[in-house]
Amino acid sequence: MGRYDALLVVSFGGPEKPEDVMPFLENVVRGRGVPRERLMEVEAHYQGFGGVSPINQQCRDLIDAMRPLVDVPVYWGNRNWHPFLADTMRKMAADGVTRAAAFVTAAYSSYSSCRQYLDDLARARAEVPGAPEIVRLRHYFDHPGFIAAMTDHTREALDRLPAEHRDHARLVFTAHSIPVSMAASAGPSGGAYEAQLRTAASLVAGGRPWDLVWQSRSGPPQVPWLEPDVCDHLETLAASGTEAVVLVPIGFVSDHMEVVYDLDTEAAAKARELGLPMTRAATAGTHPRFVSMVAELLEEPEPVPCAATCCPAPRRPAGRPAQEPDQE
Ligand SMILES: CC1=C(CCC(=O)O)c2cc3nc(cc4[nH]c(cc5[nH]c(cc1n2)c(C)c5CCC(=O)O)c(CCC(=O)O)c4C)C(CCC(=O)O)=C3C
Ligand SMILES: [Fe+2]
Repeated sequence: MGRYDALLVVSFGGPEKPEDVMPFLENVVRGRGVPRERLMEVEAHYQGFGGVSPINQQCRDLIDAMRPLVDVPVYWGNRNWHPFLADTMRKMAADGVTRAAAFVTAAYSSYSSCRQYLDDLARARAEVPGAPEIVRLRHYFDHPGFIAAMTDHTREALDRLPAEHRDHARLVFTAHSIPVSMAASAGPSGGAYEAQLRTAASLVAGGRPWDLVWQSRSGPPQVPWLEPDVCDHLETLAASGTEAVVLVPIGFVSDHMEVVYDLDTEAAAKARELGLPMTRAATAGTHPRFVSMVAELLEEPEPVPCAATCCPAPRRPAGRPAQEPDQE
């Protein structure tokens, strides 16, 4: 190897017991103007699953699958819950790691899915004397490994539809909605979040009819976010005679809470109400091609880091307290 002496898996983090849910949510929304009512609603989603988000175990599974394929130690740190990035950074420093590659469990460019992780990595490093240098591996939304995993899982979901609908099913790709202003400034020249999602979706769709829609909208109601919402879109499709749908959560890499609640609970209930046959494709998870992709990324020439102006933080009006809603 040589280039890196460790691999650091960087993820979102999630609660693993009921008492962890509120403190986790406070970490996620600190200073972001998410209304209290929305937070209480989301808390109920987590408590409905026993206070356990699936995301941490999914990270452990991914790491276990990666270990045999990479010849450096693999570490794991989260942005919003234990194991926190700074604690992991301390462990890496104590183990003598000097230069680690970082694999982020978010595939696309935007403040929330890229820059915020970079900022959190930088903050964690600044807290830890002797912290290793961190080289963030490149965006992988169009990597053949990610696309192959999603294509396989989409095929499996098509096969779970009643046979008579398989040939006419519409693929509905979903991703986390973000504020319209964040989407406009995503990537080096704006619009990259949606453009990258469309690239990935069209590679997975392979000629079948498809749409890209949004899920998990947060934030204050007066701030515009990307639309349409997946549930509204299912209504539109049902009204226009669509026979069946396969939901493909192309915007995420594991079946975490936004997938099992917002799609498998909420969107699935909507489809039933509409009498619309629907299945949901698994995310990349521990698909062998997704796992081997990480090993391949480690062997690539060192990635060019994102420009400092890429995916800027959403602007908040000067002089307003951080807890207040963002304004456009
Ligand atoms: C683009 C994007 C991704 C994809 C990229 C990536 O994967 O990073 C993503 C992933 C995730 N989002 C997650 C959870 C949450 N996101 C929230 C809130 C927000 N997400 C946003 C964006 C994104 N989020 C934004 C702009 C907000 C508003 C607040 C803010 O400006 O930051 C909130 C607050 C409550 C609410 O939903 O209102 C929660 C609880 C989990 C964990 C799931 C689990 O626990 O299993 C995951 C993987
Ligand atoms: Fe989120």
